[in-house]
Amino acid sequence: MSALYSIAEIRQIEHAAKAELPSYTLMQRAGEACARQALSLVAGDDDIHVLILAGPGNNGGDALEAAHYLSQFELHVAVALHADESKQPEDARKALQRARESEVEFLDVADAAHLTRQRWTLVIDGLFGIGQTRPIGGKLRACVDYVNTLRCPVLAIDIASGLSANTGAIIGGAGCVAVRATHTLSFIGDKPGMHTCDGQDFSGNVTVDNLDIEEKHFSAPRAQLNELALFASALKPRAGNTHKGSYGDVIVVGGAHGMGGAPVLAARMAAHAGSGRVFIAFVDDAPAYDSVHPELMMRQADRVEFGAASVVVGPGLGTSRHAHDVLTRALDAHGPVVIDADALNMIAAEPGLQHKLQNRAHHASIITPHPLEAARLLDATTAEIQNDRPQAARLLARHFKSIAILKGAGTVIAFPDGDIVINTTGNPALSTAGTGDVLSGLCGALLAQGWPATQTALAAVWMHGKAADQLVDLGVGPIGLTASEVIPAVRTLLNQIIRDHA
Ligand SMILES: NC(=O)C1=CN([C@@H]2O[C@H](COP(=O)(O)OP(=O)(O)OC[C@H]3O[C@@H](n4cnc5c(N)ncnc54)[C@H](OP(=O)(O)O)[C@@H]3O)[C@@H](O)[C@H]2O)[C@@H](O)CC1
Ligand SMILES: [K+]
Repeated sequence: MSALYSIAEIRQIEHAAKAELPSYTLMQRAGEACARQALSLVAGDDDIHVLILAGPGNNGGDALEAAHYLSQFELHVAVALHADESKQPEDARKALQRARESEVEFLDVADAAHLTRQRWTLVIDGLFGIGQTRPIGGKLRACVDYVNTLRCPVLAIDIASGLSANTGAIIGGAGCVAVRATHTLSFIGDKPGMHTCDGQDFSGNVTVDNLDIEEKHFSAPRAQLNELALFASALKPRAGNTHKGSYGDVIVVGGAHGMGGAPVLAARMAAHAGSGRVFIAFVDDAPAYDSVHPELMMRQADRVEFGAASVVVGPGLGTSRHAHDVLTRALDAHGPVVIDADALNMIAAEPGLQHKLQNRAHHASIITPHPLEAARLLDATTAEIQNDRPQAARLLARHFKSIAILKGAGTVIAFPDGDIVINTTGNPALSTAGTGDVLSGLCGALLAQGWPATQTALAAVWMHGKAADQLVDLGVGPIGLTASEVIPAVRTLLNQIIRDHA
């Protein structure tokens, strides 16, 4: 399991471990681990110049300790220090003393000419870690801007300075800065902020060193990274003696005038992910058939009985009276329901529909908002949602008694009990119309085949992203990937993982 720990949880683990260790032990381990990774990053280079940014707290202490270790090798180490020595924590002060006694050059962090005169082989960012409380400003901002222009590797200690370890948002929001690291060496445990929102862009390649802290100090995590092992129990090869009725029905509800493509994409995905029969219930006039996939069955929404089918409601639904009526019936249905797009917008606007969703608790419900839809559901702004995606997803799941899939970079899947899983697959090729419809269709198909809702949400998000990653590897994207192309790639992937892991 790839556990993710909040800042508060990391502090607790650190506190418990420090109580049983001689002082300064953890910082020495952190500094040494950082120095080792730094050496591996510059291996093979000659005339090596390492710039180490060291801030006022223990993150700066780790950096100074790393400077001391590195100074013992054949390389030039320069430290740009930003700290008031009289206010440094005890361990960091000790690390500063050790660095001062080593072959380390100290630079003035405010002196741009000093920083820029050298061609750096590597930058180590130890300005701020999990103790950063406010945006990076003043002379430090200029320093961060300079580092972000460099082409050399940038190794962040614990977390890229300026990035929130809890949320992955840049501290201070729009207009504020963070170090854009190529590598992050994180201590004690992995953190949600490195995997969602701006986290991936600013953390680069993440490795975790637990500083040899004993297992007993680690609490059960409330967050983890998505991986195949989390849904492998639902991967089952097909039995021979089966028929289309064995694999369930999906009914996609949507398709108002001018938006007929959205439910078609969801339905095509449902068929390609193994649902026995797939219907599209159009709120406006239904076409006779899909000429590319005539196996899909077209119906008028007002004449459809949902029964125990898996219902995907929302793609291209619109917000007409007609759409509202069919959504009301879908929320009353006894099968699993996946709710997306305009269905979410209507729920956001009407308490009566919210109650219906909350009262479905004994039937599976998955909601799949993007940040704007999430903002409407939580009566917030999109910026507020993006500023704390893990918390927003938790609120959605708890409030609507549903599994919430908050889409975007580092999709967050939240459960009503407060646990979250952050997805690791996917890329900006998916930032295009229709990919959300494909995701909802995929959820619907797995539910129709009897998958539990938890594994459905995890697998659908993971496969959707992974299929897009595989397509990008083949040159189909990131620019110009279409939602339709994701569909057969997901089918191939699903068959492959069932073959390899079931
Ligand atoms: N203790 C240990 O054994 C271990 C510690 N470890 C390491 O410690 C790190 C956490 O250390 P930390 O708690 O000292 O916080 P850190 O991130 O260094 O910053 C706090 C300082 O920054 C200041 N400050 C904040 N924002 C600012 C701003 N915008 N501009 C200017 N100043 C600002 C803030 O000032 P204040 O808010 O108090 O006024 C305070 O002085 C952790 O990430 C890991 O690297 C690990 O190695 C494990 C072992
Ligand atoms: K840092």
